[in-house]
Amino acid sequence: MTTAVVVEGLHKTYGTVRAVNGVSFTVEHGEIFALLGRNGAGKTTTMEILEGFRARDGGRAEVLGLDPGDPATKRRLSERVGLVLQDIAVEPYLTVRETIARNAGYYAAPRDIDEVIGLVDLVGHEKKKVRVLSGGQKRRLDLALGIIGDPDLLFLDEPTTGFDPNARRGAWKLVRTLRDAGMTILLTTHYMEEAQVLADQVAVIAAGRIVAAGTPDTLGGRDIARTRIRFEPPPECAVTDLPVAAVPGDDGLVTVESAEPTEMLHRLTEWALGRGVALARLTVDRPSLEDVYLYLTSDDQRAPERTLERSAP
Ligand SMILES: Nc1ncnc2c1ncn2[C@@H]1O[C@H](COP(=O)(O)OP(=O)(O)OP(=O)(O)O)[C@@H](O)[C@H]1O
Repeated sequence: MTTAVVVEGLHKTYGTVRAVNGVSFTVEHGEIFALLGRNGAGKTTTMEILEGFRARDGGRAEVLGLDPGDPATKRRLSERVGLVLQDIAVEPYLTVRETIARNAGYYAAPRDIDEVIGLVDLVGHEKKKVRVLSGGQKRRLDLALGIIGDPDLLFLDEPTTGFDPNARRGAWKLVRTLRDAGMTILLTTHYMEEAQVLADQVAVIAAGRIVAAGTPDTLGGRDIARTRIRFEPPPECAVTDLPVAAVPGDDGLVTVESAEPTEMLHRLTEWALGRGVALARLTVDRPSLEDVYLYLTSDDQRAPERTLERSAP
């Protein structure tokens, strides 16, 4: 794999707002890279600099070997890049097919129009005017317009917002298919499940800085974080009666965190079986990507590198 996108010490300020404050990351060819962060964290600004829509104030940006800020290579780059932005203006009185066909005309070697209609699951809607499409159908049309030029690199800005769960899974399948066929994909999303399912690499941006980066499974030390055991204490049993230290929650469950979950579970279940009681609603899990994300983007966003409490000594 070679590098498709290089970002090094990127800076962008709007007046007094430091929207992007020294962001660095790389995206390898053929991988799905997700940029995560709260509203206003700096994701769109970073994407727009890479898409060539916004000038940077400092740092280096390289997209498919070209500087996205260089007007001399803008056209060459736009031929190889697909965009699915948050707001795409399309002509409301054209049909789905006409809209895709019109965009296909902008490229030297576009994909087949019917193939793209099939890929984004708009078969049967080809003759509908854009203005009557539902929000999710419109977003699928946006996706079609992003891939009609058969790009090497696809930018997806919150691609599945407004999708129903079935359509979202369909879009995930499409994105993976595109990646498997060699396309590089850089996406932003507020859905952690989307990042977990799709991304090969993720980076979390907070107040214009990357606060953590890695695979969805290892982000912020998630893979070595303590295991959480949760259950409902048996009736008439106080938290202090339990054989291990547990923290009660608002939902009637108690939580036990452990670096040795096998031993901890054994102690708990042995205790429960010995008394003939059940540990109702028992679950054992590691922090989810969403847990880690919420921790990393909590209000105190100043810590440059953050990790969860680790199970390692
Ligand atoms: N054109 C602009 N002029 C002034 N400030 C801007 C402009 N665009 C963005 N900002 C500010 O820059 C910061 C970063 O915004 P940006 O849109 O990059 O965040 P984001 O992570 O994409 O947010 P969201 O998830 O809401 O799309 C915010 O404080 C925002 O208000």
